[in-house]
Amino acid sequence: MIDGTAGVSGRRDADEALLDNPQALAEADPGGMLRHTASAGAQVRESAALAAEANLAVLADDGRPRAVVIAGIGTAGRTGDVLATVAGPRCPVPIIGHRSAGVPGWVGAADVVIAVSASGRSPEALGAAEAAHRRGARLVAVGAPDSQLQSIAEQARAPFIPVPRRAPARASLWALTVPVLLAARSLGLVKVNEADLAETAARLDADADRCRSAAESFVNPAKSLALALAGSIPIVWGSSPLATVAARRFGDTLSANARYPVVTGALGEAGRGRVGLLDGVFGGLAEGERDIFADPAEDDGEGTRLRLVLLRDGGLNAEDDTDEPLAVEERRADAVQTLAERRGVRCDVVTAEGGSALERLASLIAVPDFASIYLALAHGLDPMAVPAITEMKELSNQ
Ligand SMILES: O=P(O)(O)OC[C@H]1O[C@](O)(CO)[C@@H](O)[C@@H]1O
Repeated sequence: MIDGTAGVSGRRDADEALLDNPQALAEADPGGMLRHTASAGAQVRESAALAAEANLAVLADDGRPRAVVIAGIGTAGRTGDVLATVAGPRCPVPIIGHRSAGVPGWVGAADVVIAVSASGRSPEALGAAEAAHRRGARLVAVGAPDSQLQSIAEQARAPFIPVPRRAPARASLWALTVPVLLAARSLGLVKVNEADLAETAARLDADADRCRSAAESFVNPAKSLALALAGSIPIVWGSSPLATVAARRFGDTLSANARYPVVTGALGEAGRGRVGLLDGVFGGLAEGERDIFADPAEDDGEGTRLRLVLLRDGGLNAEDDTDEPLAVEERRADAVQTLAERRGVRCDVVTAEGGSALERLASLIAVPDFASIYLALAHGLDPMAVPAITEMKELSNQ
């Protein structure tokens, strides 16, 4: 183990054997990030029940809004990306994520603001909720019970959906997302129904079971993905807008849990620029000079390589529900796999499964979520404690 600066210790090389030792895994994860992540399915059910108790129907009283703004930062902000992709390109109303305090200048009485904060106290969500109230916009708030966010919602007589606190916020993606989707459903903007929620929860449960700590690496997709990524610079591209939301989420968890640098984005966009990475010193050039007889244990870091993770939507979208013809997305995904293969850059593919957009998204998020935690644990890092975030808050006085 290396004692790093700022009180974080870990090991440079991933310990493969540790991943197949459930007791060692439990000891390396004192905060229970694996357990929290395994609660994703339960979070969907619990949040759906809590949202049903809030009076979301009032949102529809003033009819269809001009725009919906999802205000929040970090994981809370990702819920806006999920809503936008589940609503799809045919959504009649713009859905806009806002990640800084306050709301965009144009927001007024014709709009809806959904303020989201796991702790119920991020300046971004609080500032947005206050601004929305001041400007007469319809407000919904989602976050920790008995928080400042709840007080603002109460003052504004706005619906508030309490999300039981799980630290850290990134372990609450599903608990935060479901109320946002159900608020949008009340406004007639998404078609998520009870069966979609139940199937999504069941999918998350099944993936949590496949990724459980007792399942060994060769049958555990999250452990094998973690080991594949160990020591590399991951590039995560999504084949469709929905898969790109999952790609960005993987970027969040790889950075915060495993402390890995990562490039994420939409394959459509990457194909016109960033795909050039595959040719550079971490891509094709490095692979070209790889000594196949070298001892990987003696790798001094100079051999750092890119590793491509392709999240494929699986071509299950209804044709009229997509921005682009599915065939184009599929061809592009095949093309980047060929490109990577030609350059010797290794590529892992996760393919979406399930019927509804929400379930497909869940199927692209679940395994990578676990993989980011296993990767942290293999490096001896506590996936829960991120002193840099706390220090950043202190230094920037937030
Ligand atoms: O959801 P909250 O509590 O508003 O926090 C927003 C973000 O801020 C952080 O706590 C970091 O400061 C993230 O972990 C989180 O996603």
